[in-house]
Amino acid sequence: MSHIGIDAPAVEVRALVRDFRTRGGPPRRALDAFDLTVAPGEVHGLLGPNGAGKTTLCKILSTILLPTSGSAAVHGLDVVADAKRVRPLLGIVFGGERGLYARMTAAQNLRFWAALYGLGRREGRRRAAELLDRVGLAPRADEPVETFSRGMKQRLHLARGLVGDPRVLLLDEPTVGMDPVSAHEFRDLVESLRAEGRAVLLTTHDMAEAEALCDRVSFIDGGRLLRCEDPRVLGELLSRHERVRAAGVPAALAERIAALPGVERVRETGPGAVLVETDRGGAALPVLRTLVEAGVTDVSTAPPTLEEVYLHLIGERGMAVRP
Ligand SMILES: Nc1ncnc2c1ncn2[C@@H]1O[C@H](COP(=O)(O)OP(=O)(O)OP(=O)(O)O)[C@@H](O)[C@H]1O
Repeated sequence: MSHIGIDAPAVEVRALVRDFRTRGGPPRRALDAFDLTVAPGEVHGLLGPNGAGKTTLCKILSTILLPTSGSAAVHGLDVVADAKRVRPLLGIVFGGERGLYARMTAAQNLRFWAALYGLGRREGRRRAAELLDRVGLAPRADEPVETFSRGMKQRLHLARGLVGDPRVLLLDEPTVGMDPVSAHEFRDLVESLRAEGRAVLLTTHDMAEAEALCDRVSFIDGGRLLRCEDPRVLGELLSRHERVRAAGVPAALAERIAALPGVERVRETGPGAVLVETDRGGAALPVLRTLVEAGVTDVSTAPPTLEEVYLHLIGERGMAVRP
């Protein structure tokens, strides 16, 4: 039995740097002096635009990529020096088709993985059945994976990640492509993992998902930690920067909208079509009212994108946006 640090954080990353060589140019820094601590039983969101460094971090934690400098540990075990003892503590769930055998049934896939984890035949069968039940796939256990929907494959990925009974789960975009019902069920599953004291590190572009699931969220950009926050901050950001789209808006009305309190700017996106950006919670409501009272019916609201929220976060910190 390995002496894992039960009292140690589930994940502890200190001053982590990872450079990649680029042809001819200077090395590309994918992670830059990155710090992160995740407690057992914590669901931690890694939020960031494309290329922020999320996958690089997950790869270093899963011992498949070496850091350039700095350290990363799982339950007190260093991912480089103790890689062999770190691996059984981890469950890694990357979405998509990778890692599943399409022609094999769900149960066969899991039994195969159970065998790789050294479980005997009978124990492997028991574990596969238990996990299929847990992720709601028991009724489809004996059907080939190629007949599964994307959401079902994602759930099977999670079951696979749980075969080794890991203490820490790394989930990369786990609900991409899932319908809302499956995504909701998936969130319940993550809740139950937390209740069992497992730590979950979840990468996502989806701010609403991060808000619903996570105990804390780290905003990453250009390999650096911008902020580590309570997820309620996400809800505030989403409502503070809500947007209103409208069509058939005369220029004079657009000017009136621009003068309303909390309206950051009004952009013309086509003839008579506008996108109104707000920077104060509740500011979308008077915009909607003004539009509707003026007889505009083609109106909708939308949350800001992750990229827009990032621009605001970076602006607040006075940081430069990296290329
Ligand atoms: N093998 C590699 N060689 C060179 N550069 C790399 C390599 N892997 C990653 N990078 C670079 O490191 C940076 C971080 O990439 P990473 O894949 O970690 O981002 P990410 O946050 O996971 O993005 P996404 O949301 O698109 O998956 C990017 O600039 C990327 O181009």
